[in-house]
Amino acid sequence: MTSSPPTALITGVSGQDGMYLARRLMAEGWRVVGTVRPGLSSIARMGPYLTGVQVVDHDLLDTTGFGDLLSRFSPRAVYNLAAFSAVGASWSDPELVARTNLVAVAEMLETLLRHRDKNSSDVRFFQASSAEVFGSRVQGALDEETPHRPRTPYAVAKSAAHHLVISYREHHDLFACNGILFNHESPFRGHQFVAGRIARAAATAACGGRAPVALGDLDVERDWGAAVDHVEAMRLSLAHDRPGDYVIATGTTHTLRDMLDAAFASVGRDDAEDHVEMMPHLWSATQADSLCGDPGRARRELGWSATTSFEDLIATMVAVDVRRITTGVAESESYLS
Ligand SMILES: C[C@H]1O[C@H](OP(=O)(O)OP(=O)(O)OC[C@H]2O[C@@H](n3cnc4c(=O)[nH]c(N)nc43)[C@H](O)[C@@H]2O)[C@@H](O)[C@@H](O)C1=O
Repeated sequence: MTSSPPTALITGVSGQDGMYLARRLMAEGWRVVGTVRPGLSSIARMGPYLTGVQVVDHDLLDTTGFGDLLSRFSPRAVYNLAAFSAVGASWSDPELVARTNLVAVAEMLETLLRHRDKNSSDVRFFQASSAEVFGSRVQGALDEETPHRPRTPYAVAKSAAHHLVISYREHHDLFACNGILFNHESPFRGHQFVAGRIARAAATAACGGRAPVALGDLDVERDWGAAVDHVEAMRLSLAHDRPGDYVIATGTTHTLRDMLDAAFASVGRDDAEDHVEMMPHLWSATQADSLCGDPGRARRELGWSATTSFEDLIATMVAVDVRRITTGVAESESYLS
């Protein structure tokens, strides 16, 4: 008799991380159920990459819906990747950000607890925390013990959710982990994020066009990794024998200027800055100048480290955008390789 595969529930499966994680888990023999906010356009875009995933409509703000998903699918692992993810835009609706990125997490944790008590079944929980919790004016490599100093509605909500996860782990013995995710990108990153916009500008230039990218500050430094690497750390967090919090980062930083240069160099050009329109108002002083992670604990305890170089990551993003432009095909499974 063959036993049925364990089920993983991924909230926000139509994002880049949800998609890569779903594919990774399925390759490991998991059945994957992924939630998508009703009406969200990214599901149409990401559909070609989600073959095999059971996609269900679910709004994080629907408080009873999460319990229904637990009863219906009996997942062994829940990865909470759904969020209001744009840091700067979080100023536009702080209440929605707090409800999505904090209150929904509180409700999930409480529901998991009730589910455990009722069914005597433990469900492991991964929370996508963020490097933004460290706030501005931080120095050196940041690790799991670095104090939080959040300074945007996004970061405040993520920081509070992060501490709630620790509270439920310590107080209720829930197997709950935070992945403190530093910036991570892929060819499937939305164009509201800087790397996606830079890749598009370089690809357009390579194809003979011109689409200047508007940027607020070229000196800002981030620890940019690849989404495909970072989701592996998420998987390993819940596969470990005890729950914990992990910085998921490469340990090195680059500036936006480095990213521009790498993107244009990957298509043989050295005129990156001619394709930039400086718009200082796009830069907010409440965001950090520099964020660098120390992934030492993930390396020691999970055996994880990032494997994709910054240059390869950016070159791949540009190459996929060149293929999108030259073929006219927006999404194709072939873009995964
Ligand atoms: C870890 C974190 O990572 C992501 O948030 P993000 O870092 O804001 O995303 P991004 O790639 O758009 O910005 C990178 C950096 O570039 C700065 N920057 C300069 N000039 C402009 C500019 O003109 N526009 C934008 N958008 N950013 C700019 C910006 O302020 C930031 O310092 C999300 O996944 C988020 O969910 C998350 O948790």
